[in-house]
Amino acid sequence: MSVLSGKVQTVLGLVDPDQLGRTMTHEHLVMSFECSYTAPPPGDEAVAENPFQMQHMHWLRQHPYSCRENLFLSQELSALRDELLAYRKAGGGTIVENTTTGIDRDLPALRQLAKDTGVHIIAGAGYYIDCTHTEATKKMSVEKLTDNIVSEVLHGTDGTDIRCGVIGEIGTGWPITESEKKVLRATAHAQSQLGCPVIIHPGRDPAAPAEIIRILQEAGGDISKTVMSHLDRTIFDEGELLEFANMGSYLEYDLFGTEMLNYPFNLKVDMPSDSQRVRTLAFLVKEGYEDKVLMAHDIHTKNRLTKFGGHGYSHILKNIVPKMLTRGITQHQVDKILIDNPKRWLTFK
Ligand SMILES: CCC(=O)NCCS(=O)(=O)O
Repeated sequence: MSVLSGKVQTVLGLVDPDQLGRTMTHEHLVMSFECSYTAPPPGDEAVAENPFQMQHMHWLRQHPYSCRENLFLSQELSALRDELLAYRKAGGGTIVENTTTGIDRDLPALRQLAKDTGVHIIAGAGYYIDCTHTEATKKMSVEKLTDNIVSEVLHGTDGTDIRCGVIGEIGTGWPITESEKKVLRATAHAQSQLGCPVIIHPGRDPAAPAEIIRILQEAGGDISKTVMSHLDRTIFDEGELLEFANMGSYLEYDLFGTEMLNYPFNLKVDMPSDSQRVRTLAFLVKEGYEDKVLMAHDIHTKNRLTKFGGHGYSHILKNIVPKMLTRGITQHQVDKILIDNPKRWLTFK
């Protein structure tokens, strides 16, 4: 039995799982998303250069990745402090910060935010998608990648003594590249050593989540302690969703607050609205998956902060939960989704 057993590891140290309270299992506080910059539509270049004005807010919501300045959440520490204080006031307790190697994780900043606000922050170990892997990372063996991930959890990360409490978000695209497959296998090996929670970013194809689970399973991963993120933009068919749910991972709907007409990373996808997300959650609860569902906003651009007219980190607690209660999801089930399921997932075995 390890010292981590039965505990949750935050950036300020180990805590008892009962201390977490309401938890958003997939957010970012300090990161850069420059790897996903997408050129603006022809003719919109001037707007992209001068984004944070009232008359451009709708444009920014529709084209968040087409404005470089919007991609540096790391520049907004003061606004993030205010966001976290508001999140606590709205009844939030914990945030899982999913920034991994490749998108500018900043552990000292996370520790300071946790100290300043009293929100429990849990940091993520491991690697984001292939295009952010360095040449050195791509050359690493699965064993070396495993050692690196284990060390980020046991000893500290990025030259600090601040330890990660989950592995992920582990990034994969579609098709999954060889480098991403190695990272997935290393994730499973590290998880079987540590008994820790894992969280995965799948590629944008309905077949991606199941393929990832198969790779993790073959490498000895614990699927019952694994979260599949971003299902809101990945699996749309109810039959396919139930088939995937049967594989046993947590099912995360984590793009609450994101409503856009053209999803630039896969134009075939119609990004759902928040109302459609709530409907899918009600469906999963009705089908018996209330112990598997998780929710978050996955904030990763500036325009989603309240400072810039966005919904902020309290949107689910303030706006989505009341809507869930009008759509057949009980308060007891909401508490399972926001408190009990995250607590079970985040507790080391
Ligand atoms: C780093 C943030 C991230 O990967 N978010 C996922 C966005 S999306 O793929 O669901 O559009």
